[in-house]
Amino acid sequence: MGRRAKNKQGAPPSLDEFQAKKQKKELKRKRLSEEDKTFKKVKTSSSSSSSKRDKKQPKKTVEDVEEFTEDVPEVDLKELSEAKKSLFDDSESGSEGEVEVDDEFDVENEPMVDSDDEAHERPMFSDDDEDESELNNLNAENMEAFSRHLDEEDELEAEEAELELQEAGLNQNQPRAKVLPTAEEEALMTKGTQDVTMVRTRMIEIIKVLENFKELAEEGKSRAEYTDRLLKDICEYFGYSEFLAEKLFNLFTPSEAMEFFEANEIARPITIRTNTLKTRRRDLAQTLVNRGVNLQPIGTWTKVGLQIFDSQVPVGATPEYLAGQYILQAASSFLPVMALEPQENERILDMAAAPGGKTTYISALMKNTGCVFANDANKARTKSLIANIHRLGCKNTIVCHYDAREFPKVIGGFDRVLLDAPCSGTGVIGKDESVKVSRTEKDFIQIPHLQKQLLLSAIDSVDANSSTGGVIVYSTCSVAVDENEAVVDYALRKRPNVKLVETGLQIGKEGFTSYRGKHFNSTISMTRRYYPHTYNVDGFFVAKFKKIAPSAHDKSLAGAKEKEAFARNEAEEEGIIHGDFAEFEDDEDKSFIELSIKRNLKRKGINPNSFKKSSSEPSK
Ligand SMILES: C[S@@+](CC[C@H](N)C(=O)[O-])C[C@H]1O[C@@H](n2cnc3c(N)ncnc32)[C@H](O)[C@@H]1O
Repeated sequence: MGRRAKNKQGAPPSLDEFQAKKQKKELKRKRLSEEDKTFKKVKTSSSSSSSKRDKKQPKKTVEDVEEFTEDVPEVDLKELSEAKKSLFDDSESGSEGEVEVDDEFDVENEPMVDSDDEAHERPMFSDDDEDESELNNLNAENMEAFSRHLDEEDELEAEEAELELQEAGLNQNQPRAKVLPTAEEEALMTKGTQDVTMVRTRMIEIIKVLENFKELAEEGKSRAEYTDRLLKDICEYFGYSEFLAEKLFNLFTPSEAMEFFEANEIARPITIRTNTLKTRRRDLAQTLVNRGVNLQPIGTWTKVGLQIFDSQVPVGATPEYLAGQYILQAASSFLPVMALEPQENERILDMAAAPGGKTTYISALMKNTGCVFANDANKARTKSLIANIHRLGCKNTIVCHYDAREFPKVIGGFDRVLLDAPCSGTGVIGKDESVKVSRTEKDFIQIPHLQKQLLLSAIDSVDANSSTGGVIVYSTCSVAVDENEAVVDYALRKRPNVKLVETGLQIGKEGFTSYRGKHFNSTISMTRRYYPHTYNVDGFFVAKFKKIAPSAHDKSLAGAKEKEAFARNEAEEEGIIHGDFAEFEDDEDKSFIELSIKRNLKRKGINPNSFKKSSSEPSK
């Protein structure tokens, strides 16, 4: 079924509570509709057209916007503009009018970001629902009324929550509710489509039971029965494959899992990063506000990020965008670069760089000094990388397209390396719903297999004696443990010459040191996890390493194919992968694989010739 929930969910109601809540909601709607009239009056007075008409209107010029505002005498535009400006008066920026670009580079005080891959190609706003069309109508004049309206809604929600709490207290002595469907009901459910509201209510009921099993579970029913039903409902309601639903569910407590799944139904806010090579955030914000863009700083953790609520112009095509004053970039994508802490005049490698959101940020933090090697294995993707580098005026970058496992054979001795690894994308389901059904068990073997090889290459490409750096940052936009903690743990085992260090990021949850019976290196608590439901950013993972000594591998001339063959062999030995594993230019691989299998057998004292055909030969 797969549903895009409009709102985050509140306290879980019982079936009775649900009915009562419905009635209350009706009441609330009535009350709010009265207030809506007032709000809508403001909307219509500022714009006599409907939201749909607004969309069809030609782009407004600054003059148009000014003319438009004359209809709303209550709002003092100058005052409003001052107020907006003050939002960007970073206290650290010194006195008014001073050019203090340095402050923009204070990475200590900035938090996150993610891949801006194609973000600008997505429609900014949809008129699918009423809320969004209200947002589309939002402008400088009616914002105050809208915000008052939201406050009132919040108040009502709070009252309602209080009422629910009281009711829950009263209901404490009620008999345990039969939440799980009977066998007959199950049979009926498999035949026809289910009522989504019922499914949702049941999920909430089951979560309640799972979180207070002793008190609330029906006699004779096991925890597994409840969990199984809940997972089926999650698949039904949100549209996940059973495999992925369970994988993601296992990361959280049941109620947090629900929050996670709900948050994936909502797109994250549109965010931009100021390119400090060309402008200051305050100036950019003012220019965009003048163009009719409603925005505000993302949070205290970044001095370069802006969140866009609504715009009368396409933010991916303003003169400032074309001039490279900003880039559309997800907030979580700032994080790995902030953790990397690039310094001026360093040599830095961005191993998987396209389309360049992080490369261009690195370049900006280095103030166009030193050198950034921006690599991506996919030649086609280097086009967008080059385009962004040019648009943003980065002059210290070199673009190349190697399989990053070729490093350090290609070139090594970097001060810092960023590996923003290719991943399953389980952190960006809000952006790409297809992940819900497309990811299979095999992906969570193959992708980490590649990530591990890439991370070893990243480590081997860093100069342990760098006077300023010796740093490696590993990041993914996945929340899966296999692609994050397990990869980091593997690298710590294979390269004892690196250690994990604090990321320096102000936000983020600690990485797992153990997960479902697996124990990882205890320092993995220094890695950071990000979820859409906790920080309203894409799901992300960041780990920061410091190389403390060189190793024999640093001078290794092994390229991608040798590494793949070795890793494949190693993984087969450990039983992690089998003969039907990924196809990696099989013909060319064959000789390497056979050679390494033979070597391996010899090492074990087995005569390789006694094996006619290896079971590990890759499938065609
Ligand atoms: C998460 S994206 C990188 C996003 C980029 N860092 C940014 O901020 O714009 C991962 C990239 O890894 C590249 N990639 C996949 N396998 C690779 C490999 N073996 N070596 C280098 N790059 C690879 C993909 O082409 C993709 O562009």
